[in-house]
Amino acid sequence: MQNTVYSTRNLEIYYGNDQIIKGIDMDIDEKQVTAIIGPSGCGKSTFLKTLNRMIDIVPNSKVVGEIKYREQDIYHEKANVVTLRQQVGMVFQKPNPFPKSIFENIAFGPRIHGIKDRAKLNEIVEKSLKSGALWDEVKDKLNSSAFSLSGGQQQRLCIARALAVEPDVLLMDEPCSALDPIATAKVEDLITKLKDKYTIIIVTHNMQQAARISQKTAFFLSGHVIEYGETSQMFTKPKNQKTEDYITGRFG
Ligand SMILES: Nc1ncnc2c1ncn2[C@@H]1O[C@H](COP(=O)(O)OP(=O)(O)OP(=O)(O)O)[C@@H](O)[C@H]1O
Repeated sequence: MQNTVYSTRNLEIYYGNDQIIKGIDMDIDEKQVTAIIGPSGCGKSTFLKTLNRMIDIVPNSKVVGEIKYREQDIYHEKANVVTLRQQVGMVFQKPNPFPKSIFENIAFGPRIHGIKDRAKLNEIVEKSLKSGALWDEVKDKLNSSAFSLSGGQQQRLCIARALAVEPDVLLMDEPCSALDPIATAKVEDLITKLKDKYTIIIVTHNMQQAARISQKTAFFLSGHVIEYGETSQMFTKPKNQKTEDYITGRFG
């Protein structure tokens, strides 16, 4: 029996007067990969950004309904957004390392959280880069610019950076869409390893990727969840005709 990390009830999200998410009830289990699939513009990224309140920075956005993260209402007026974003990290479509060294990219978050001791920071940097499956490739050039890395390495650096503040959940918004097949395979292997320790929620356009790495899949369409269940069942025997049409490439 898995623990529930997120539960949303009657969740609606608006940009100005446009309603993007139209009433989503969804429970997301811990320590597994949940994939969110659906055609462009159906609200996948919007939903994801709501889970750590990154959507707060979008002007005119409005969230209605309930989202509980480990039983806490994250939109409660007393909710602590800084703590939430430490617990729920995010990795974006394009790798976005800071214009700093590899070391400083990883040390940045822990420093903000008050860790100053150099030995402790060294330890966190090594551990995070190992967790990000990047240590062996960068251990001799930690002071080089993060921009000297390949795109795939930069993305693993961004994952390692997210892990450095010891999150509980990782939100990933199409993390492989800017990567070549080899770099994609490395990130997929990494995600598969990380799920033993972290809850991962990933938006992907790549059906094969969802099938390879996720345990649960949610199919979004026009702001609704059409079908949500075990990935193995969804890709072999979808219950809804629209899901079947989407995963067999009839639209999207
Ligand atoms: N900051 C914003 N302000 C206004 N509308 C927005 C904003 N961001 C997204 N939208 C609109 O909200 C809708 C949903 O966008 P969202 O990015 O969540 O979709 P998506 O399913 O992730 O799409 P894609 O697969 O193309 O990334 C789209 O119609 C988009 O144009």
